[in-house]
Amino acid sequence: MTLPQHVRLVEVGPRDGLQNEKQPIGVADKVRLVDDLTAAGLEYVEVGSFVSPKWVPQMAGSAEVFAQIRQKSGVTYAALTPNMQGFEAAMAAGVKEVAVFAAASESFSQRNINCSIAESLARFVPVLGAARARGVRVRGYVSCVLGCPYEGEVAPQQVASVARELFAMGCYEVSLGDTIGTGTAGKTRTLFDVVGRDIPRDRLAGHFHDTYGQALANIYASLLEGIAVFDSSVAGLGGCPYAKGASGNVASEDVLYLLDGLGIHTGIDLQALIAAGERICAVLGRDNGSRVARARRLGGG
Ligand SMILES: CC(C)(COP(=O)([O-])OP(=O)([O-])OC[C@H]1O[C@@H](n2cnc3c(N)ncnc32)[C@H](O)[C@@H]1OP(=O)([O-])[O-])[C@@H](O)C(=O)NCCC(=O)NCCSC(=O)C[C@@](C)(O)CC(=O)[O-]
Repeated sequence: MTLPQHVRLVEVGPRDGLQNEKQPIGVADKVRLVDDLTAAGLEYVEVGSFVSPKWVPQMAGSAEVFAQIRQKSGVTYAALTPNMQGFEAAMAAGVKEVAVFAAASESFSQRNINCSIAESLARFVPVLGAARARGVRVRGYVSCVLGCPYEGEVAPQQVASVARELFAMGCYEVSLGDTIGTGTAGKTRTLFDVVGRDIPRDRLAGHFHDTYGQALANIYASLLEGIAVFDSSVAGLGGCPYAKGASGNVASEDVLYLLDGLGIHTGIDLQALIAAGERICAVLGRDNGSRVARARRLGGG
């Protein structure tokens, strides 16, 4: 199969990457991260979440972050909104694109958003309606597509059923999340084969955490299935508050390196992206999760 000629990266570092950090991170540092990512040439940055601050305290300042970032024309700056309360807060903050998030496993849905899968989908219907009325695009997420921290194996058909509902209610794209990073290349191909029977592949995205070191292999497997949108996190930041032990998303720098090696060019400046990752890692006092960034720091390549 021929690989896609163009790939879009959805940078989730400021949201998925930072949401799990225990230490307080100032608004100025979050703003600087988003601005650095814009400067590096990312076309899509997920900036924050309008969720309960009791559930995810780190995202509490998202409105202030939106107010202070330098938005570049042509770049999408998005936020997660789990319900109408979040959607309205996002609109008040001037957000132009939002994402709703469901799960393919009942246990994860309960732990993450305190309701069943069916209840979550019902909650999203008014969000999609309000978004449509305002001309706001909505992206959909499905978590636990290749395994659940509470239930183990998740059937691709279950993922397909949730993804189908999100697409049918108006999500323009559905991102399939390997929340705990247990997926393998073989399972990834099967997943997109099954979900791709209901939803056009150019409306699907892959979101791979790298807990088992399989994320790049899973992205390559997805490319072979015709998937051309991938979520990634600068410096491999992150983890999920409701999936203990899950590591961050695949590092954006490493995905860029993979794509470049395949002759798929994104226009993103790798050096600037590495610098953005190094800076936020220094702020957080943590190791850089990007293998490419670490190699370049040591003078490799
Ligand atoms: C969904 C809720 C709110 C339900 O939480 P709930 O407690 O069931 O909500 P509720 O409607 O009963 O309201 C209870 C309180 O929450 C408040 N509330 C209610 N809604 C909001 C809101 N939007 N913004 C701010 N506050 C809100 C509401 O005002 C009230 O406040 P109180 O009267 O107690 O002071 C909660 O469970 C929640 O916020 N969960 C956060 C989940 C989250 O952010 N998880 C991480 C993101 S998902 C992810 O990382 C996976 C992904 C996308 O990356 C893909 C992958 O890797 O799998």
